[in-house]
Amino acid sequence: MLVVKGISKTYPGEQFGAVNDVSFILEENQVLALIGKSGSGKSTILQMIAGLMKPDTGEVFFNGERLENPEEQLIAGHPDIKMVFQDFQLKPNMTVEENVKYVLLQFDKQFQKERTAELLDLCGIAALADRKPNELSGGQLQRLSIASALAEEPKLLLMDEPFSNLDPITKENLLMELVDIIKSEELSLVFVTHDTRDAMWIADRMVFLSEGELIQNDTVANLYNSPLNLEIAGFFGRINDFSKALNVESCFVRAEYCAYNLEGEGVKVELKKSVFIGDRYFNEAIIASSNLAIYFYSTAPLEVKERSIYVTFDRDKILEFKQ
Ligand SMILES: Nc1ncnc2c1ncn2[C@@H]1O[C@H](COP(=O)(O)OP(=O)(O)OP(=O)(O)O)[C@@H](O)[C@H]1O
Repeated sequence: MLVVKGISKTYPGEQFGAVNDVSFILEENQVLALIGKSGSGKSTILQMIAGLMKPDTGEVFFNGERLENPEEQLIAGHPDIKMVFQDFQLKPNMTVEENVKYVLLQFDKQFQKERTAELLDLCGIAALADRKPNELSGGQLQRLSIASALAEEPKLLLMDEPFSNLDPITKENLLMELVDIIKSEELSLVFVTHDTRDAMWIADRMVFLSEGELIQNDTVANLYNSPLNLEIAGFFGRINDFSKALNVESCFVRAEYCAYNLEGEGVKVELKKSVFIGDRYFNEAIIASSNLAIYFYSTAPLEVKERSIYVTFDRDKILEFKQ
């Protein structure tokens, strides 16, 4: 459905490309997360898919049609692709209802009314229909932006960091609602994030970028279980490096697969911190023999003065990097 083929972009005056020869495919009704650290090229890719920016090389196809460049058409992008903007791009003097209706002006009045009511309901803002955007919270504004973007029944929705300014509860609710919206509207979604936890909620696939290059494109589970390199592994949580302590070439294990004991089994560590994080304690220590930091969880708090703490790990969970 969406085919991104070898797109590259170097901003004027820049020495290095922001995006370098990136290709991927998105199937119908799939959700894809573009992930990577700040400056890795995520937003630039999204802009090129939205038709807002012309790739220097490469092309984007949607349902077999090549996306035209901004200079080749009056209205940017493909009519079936809609971007949910970070700054919302709403009409400040219009109510919530009018903002959605405004997108539907070319349709007859009855359709405008029905579709608007359906979307406000779907996005959980029907009770706010008469409010102006400045009377809404961040999460409600985000919902209104989604409703506006959905008005014209797009097939592909694009979102740039849609959850970054929301508190954890609002974010979780919106993520769950988004799953329902995607299903009921039979949508595909490409969204940008630097938070793998957001992506894990809704993404079928993740495309991991580093310095403008696509490093790994796989399912969420495969990126977590078989990351190609340490940078990708580290996006999902703390990674412990046992290589030096065990005198082996490579032995990296996620903190969640490490356990402690006081009986002298495993690698000896010196505890630095034991922090309550709700369901368990997060512990930071130093491996005595390698002087490297190590992280692990416990169900009870550990005492920093406890001298003999040892850490073991599940051997099946050693990460094998291919890069
Ligand atoms: N208008 C611009 N002019 C010059 N360089 C730019 C411009 N926009 C982005 N860049 C550069 O291009 C690279 C990729 O930027 P981009 O915004 O696509 O990254 P990103 O992964 O979305 O980052 P973030 O997570 O911080 O939003 C960065 O090095 C950035 O500094």
